[in-house]
Amino acid sequence: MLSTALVWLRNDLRLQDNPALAAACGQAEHVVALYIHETDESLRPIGAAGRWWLDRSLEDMGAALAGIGIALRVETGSAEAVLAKAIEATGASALHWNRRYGPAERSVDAGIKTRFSAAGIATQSHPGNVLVEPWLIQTGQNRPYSVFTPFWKTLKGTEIPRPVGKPEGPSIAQPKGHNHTPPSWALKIAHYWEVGEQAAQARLTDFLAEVVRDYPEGRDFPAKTLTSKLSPHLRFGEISARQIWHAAQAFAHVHPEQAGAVDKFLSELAWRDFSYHQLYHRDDIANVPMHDKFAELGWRHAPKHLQAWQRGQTGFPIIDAGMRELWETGYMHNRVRMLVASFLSKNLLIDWRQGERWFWDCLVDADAANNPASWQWVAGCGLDAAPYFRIFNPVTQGERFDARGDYVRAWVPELSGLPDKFIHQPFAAPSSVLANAGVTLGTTYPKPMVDLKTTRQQALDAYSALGTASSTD
Ligand SMILES: Cc1cc2nc3c(=O)[nH]c(=O)nc-3n(C[C@H](O)[C@H](O)[C@H](O)COP(=O)(O)OP(=O)(O)OC[C@H]3O[C@@H](n4cnc5c(N)ncnc54)[C@H](O)[C@@H]3O)c2cc1C
Repeated sequence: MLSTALVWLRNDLRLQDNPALAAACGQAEHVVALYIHETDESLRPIGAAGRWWLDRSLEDMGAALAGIGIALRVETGSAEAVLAKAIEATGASALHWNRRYGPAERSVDAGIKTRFSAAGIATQSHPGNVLVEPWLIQTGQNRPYSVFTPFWKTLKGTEIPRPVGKPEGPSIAQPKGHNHTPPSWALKIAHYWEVGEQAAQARLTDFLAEVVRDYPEGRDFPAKTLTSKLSPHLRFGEISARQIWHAAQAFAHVHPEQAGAVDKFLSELAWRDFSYHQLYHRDDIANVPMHDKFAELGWRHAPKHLQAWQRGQTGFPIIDAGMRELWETGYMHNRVRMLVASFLSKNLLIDWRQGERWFWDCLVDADAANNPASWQWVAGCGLDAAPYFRIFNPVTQGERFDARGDYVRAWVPELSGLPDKFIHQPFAAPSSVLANAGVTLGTTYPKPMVDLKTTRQQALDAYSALGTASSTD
């Protein structure tokens, strides 16, 4: 009888550099791939935008797998129960997966490993989702890192495994799709993205060839397209971090004049590993502040303010532009993510977890490590104390990073007629300027929902009551 191996796909929807898939294909004569929409209660359900991406990505992966002779089954249920059925149905004697790092996911995986190993199934987990496994990188005192810069130094000195090759095989007919009808709101998001492994590779190639040279100076300007936009591809594992790492290193080797820019890009990629380091070593980073004292912070219950923030109706143009970009595209530029997160958690004093959940639902790159770790970092309760306490001013930040107002004009078109001088603060414009631009505050565009100076002081008071130091930007 042919030996059969089952590959349980999770955040790794690619053929290349997929160690679990490569091992299964190397060891068994027949391979079946399985994706499970897991219903285990301990696991965080995927957000709406992520679910849209996932369905498209599974279709792409199903076709790619069929091209090398592997059928992809997509099931829903508790992972353990679905796997048990699949093992019975296929007669598989081996089960492979690439690791995931959240405490709840690890607990599910450990239970499954114990159960199926005891039943004689060769159960093997593989490293495939980060540059370096989180337990392999530690301080001189054998502890997890809590500051990025030394983490990055150590990471850079660590050998990053080379990507493994794509398995080959004769193609088969693609099993019937799962007939998922995307929600109508997803149509707008679909307009902005190409999903799947080939699209991810093409994006990386284009980014290295045309953009990376301008990345260090350009990455902070939201109107420019000078970042890679690889984040949703990384989220679903359509490309691996180590593929990016090695491709970028090879590019720098051929273009030594761009080595500094590549290094900056890879240091940002390393922030992703740093987030996974936190996800692995901490309990429940989406809910528990990493600095204990923040549990005491007196967050405001302000549903109307929260809603205005979510809808991009705060009266602060760069905040509204960011929130509308998010709603429209499932993505937001990193600089603006920082600004909207600071505005919510500091100026509005609304619990960062509320913002994290909104992002979780709306981002196509909503990531179990990056999203909560970044929210905690901006709110001040995360790891790496630099900057320990910072309140971004949305007006001065807008003037600095969107000086001509291109980003605001793209997402807040009702302000597009304002001169650059007032594009980030329509509330400071003389009434004749507003009238010329067709803006009526409170009617065509909201008045500012809070006073920046007062709310900044309130945040400083609330935070300093916790005994934190303060600095501003
Ligand atoms: C409040 C907040 C929430 C965020 N939520 C997410 C999230 O859910 N998912 C997500 O992938 N990123 C998140 N980020 C980090 C960052 O904004 C995005 O990774 C980045 O904007 C993605 O765009 P890009 O792929 O063009 O990035 P590039 O600048 O091209 O960077 C390449 C890759 O490096 C990683 N990276 C870059 N910057 C960071 C960073 N600051 N922290 C961690 N990894 C980084 C990402 O994987 C990114 O795709 C968040 C940041 C903030 C401030």
